[in-house]
Amino acid sequence: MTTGLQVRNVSKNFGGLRVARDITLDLPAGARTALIGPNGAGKTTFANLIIGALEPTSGSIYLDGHDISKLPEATRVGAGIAKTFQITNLFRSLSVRDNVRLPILERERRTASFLRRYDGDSAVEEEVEKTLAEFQLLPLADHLVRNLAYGQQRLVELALTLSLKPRILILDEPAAGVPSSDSHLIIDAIKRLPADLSVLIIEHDMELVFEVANRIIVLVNGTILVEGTPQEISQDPKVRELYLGAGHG
Ligand SMILES: Nc1ncnc2c1ncn2[C@@H]1O[C@H](COP(=O)(O)OP(=O)(O)OP(=O)(O)O)[C@@H](O)[C@H]1O
Repeated sequence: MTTGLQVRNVSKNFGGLRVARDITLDLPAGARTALIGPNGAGKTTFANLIIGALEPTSGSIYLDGHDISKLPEATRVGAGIAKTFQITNLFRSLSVRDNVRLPILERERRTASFLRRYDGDSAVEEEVEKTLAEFQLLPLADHLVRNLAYGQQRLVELALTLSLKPRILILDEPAAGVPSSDSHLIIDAIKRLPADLSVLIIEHDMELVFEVANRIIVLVNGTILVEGTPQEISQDPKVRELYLGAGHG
């Protein structure tokens, strides 16, 4: 059986606008692939096609050989495809620990009883502490999310997403809005992600992309211009001209 995510000849039109054109790519287990490209290239649209927020006009998406192209977003999350939460989904008036606990409980389908009364469950609490430790959030565990620096909030967001135990993770601009002095927090967290997780990183920050990705896909006008290793991409004249500009690589 083919494992991981396979995208085959996927196109998406918005009326007459062709935003994804015949995209084919593989995200095998353990992939660290970055999707880069100029503004309006269709990166977010492509992420939305994978998670099921949009349905392709044509083409198919397979998870472990099963066609998931028509499955709704919630079903795909259950199947193991996750995208980083928007920061607005964090509970800003709750502590970091309480935020991390919620998706774990939700995964265990206990959210309703949690909202009524939660007396603690040692397996859940153990996982909460483990997750906090993995993301180096233990020193901040009792802080309210609203009091954290932006980069730290993004770390909490990543920890929450990982609590869903996805197999395919879409990181949509993980460093957006994070001051460069804090971008190492995000880079380190991505480097510590489980080795067998398939990760697709959509990102403008080239320093981050070149540090964490071992494969880069350049999207232009909804189509794959070129795909290769970071070294190949940094040396590709079309990419240098179109996207990276002089002085990179
Ligand atoms: N729901 C929609 N209806 C119509 N057009 C859309 C819709 N969503 C996106 N577009 C258009 O599709 C094109 C690609 O947008 P998309 O947001 O996917 O690009 P992007 O590469 O993510 O850009 P950025 O880097 O600026 O986030 C743009 O021209 C955008 O205006």
